[in-house]
Amino acid sequence: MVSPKIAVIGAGINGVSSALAIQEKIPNAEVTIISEKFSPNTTSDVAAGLIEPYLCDDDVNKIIRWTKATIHRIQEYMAEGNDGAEEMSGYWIQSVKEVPKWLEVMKNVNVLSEQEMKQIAKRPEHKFGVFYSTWYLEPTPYIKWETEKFLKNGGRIVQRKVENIRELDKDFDVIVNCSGLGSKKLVGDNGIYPTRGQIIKVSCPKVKHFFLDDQYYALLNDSTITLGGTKDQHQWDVTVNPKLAQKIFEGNCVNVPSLRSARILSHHVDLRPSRATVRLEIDSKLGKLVHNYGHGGSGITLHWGCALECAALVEQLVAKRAKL
Ligand SMILES: Cc1cc2nc3c(=O)[nH]c(=O)nc-3n(C[C@H](O)[C@H](O)[C@H](O)COP(=O)(O)OP(=O)(O)OC[C@H]3O[C@@H](n4cnc5c(N)ncnc54)[C@H](O)[C@@H]3O)c2cc1C
Ligand SMILES: NC(=O)CC(=O)C(=O)O
Repeated sequence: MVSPKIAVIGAGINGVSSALAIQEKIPNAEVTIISEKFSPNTTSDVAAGLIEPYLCDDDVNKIIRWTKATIHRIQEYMAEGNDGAEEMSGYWIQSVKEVPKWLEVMKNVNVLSEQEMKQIAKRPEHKFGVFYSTWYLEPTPYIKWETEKFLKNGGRIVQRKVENIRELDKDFDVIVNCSGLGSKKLVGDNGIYPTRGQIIKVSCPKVKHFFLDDQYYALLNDSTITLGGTKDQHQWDVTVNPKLAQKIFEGNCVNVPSLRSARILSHHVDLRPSRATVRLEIDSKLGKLVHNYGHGGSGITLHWGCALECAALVEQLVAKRAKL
């Protein structure tokens, strides 16, 4: 049987994961990743790697399904002894009492009592909190691990910007669009927009718990802590704003006083590919095109669940073409 030729546009976590999932689903497929940028120069590489839905308003049952698949994937990755992934515990503190449904995928979930809140709260607006365990997945080493598997499976990589999807028509049977924010131009999706995020990577080994509130976050990685919390919609500026950096640092020091002694390592800005929902579907107009983009602040969290479903959609198209 002739091997189906699949093009995956994009080499962020969703592009590489979708390409690998397609290889695993359709072993005789010839898969090519075509991308303008590669890790460590994608939005995915800037992510803190927290496994938790954030700035993603999609259907919560889909989010839970995708997140569960990612957590299972992380446990497989950790079982191999890879760096850059681990369980972490900490505090999710909010100004309003609301227990999100996605907490059901987390471990050791403990809604804080009034007494516990009195000890943990650092601001008057800290009214409600939950302690739980989740995971982190550092994107850059993970994407490297996935890329090595992809190439070992016979996958091909091409570095170039795709100006028009139709360019790929003659050489490929199915095209997968994992271009993130690039989809705005590539497929004319005006529903996708940037949510600018600025972060600081610091070293502060004595901080052992994450801490997230409505505005700020301090998230653990193997040897660094990522301090964040800006989320500016429709802002395209990716230059580091020193005043914002100061606000992020000071704001996190109020929440986690031990961070006062942190050593600042680097500053980063990138643009979350935000959309009302993740676009994971066969393009009804363009037939041979599958979309997997628009993951907002949750692309690491959702990636493997989305990649598996993307591969299933590609398999549907391949089967349909085989009948022609
Ligand atoms: C500061 C910050 C912190 C974050 N923290 C977290 C977190 O802790 N947890 C979490 O789950 N998520 C987090 N996110 C969100 C996460 O980073 C994104 O949702 C995720 O990276 C999106 O991945 P992607 O592969 O879809 O897109 P991208 O990583 O943006 O990759 C898109 C790829 O498509 C390529 N491309 C685009 N257009 C074209 C074209 N025309 N031709 C060829 N190639 C093209 C690009 O070169 C790139 O390789 C964070 C985001 C930011 C900004
Ligand atoms: N989940 C977070 O708090 C961080 C994040 O996902 C982002 O900044 O985006």
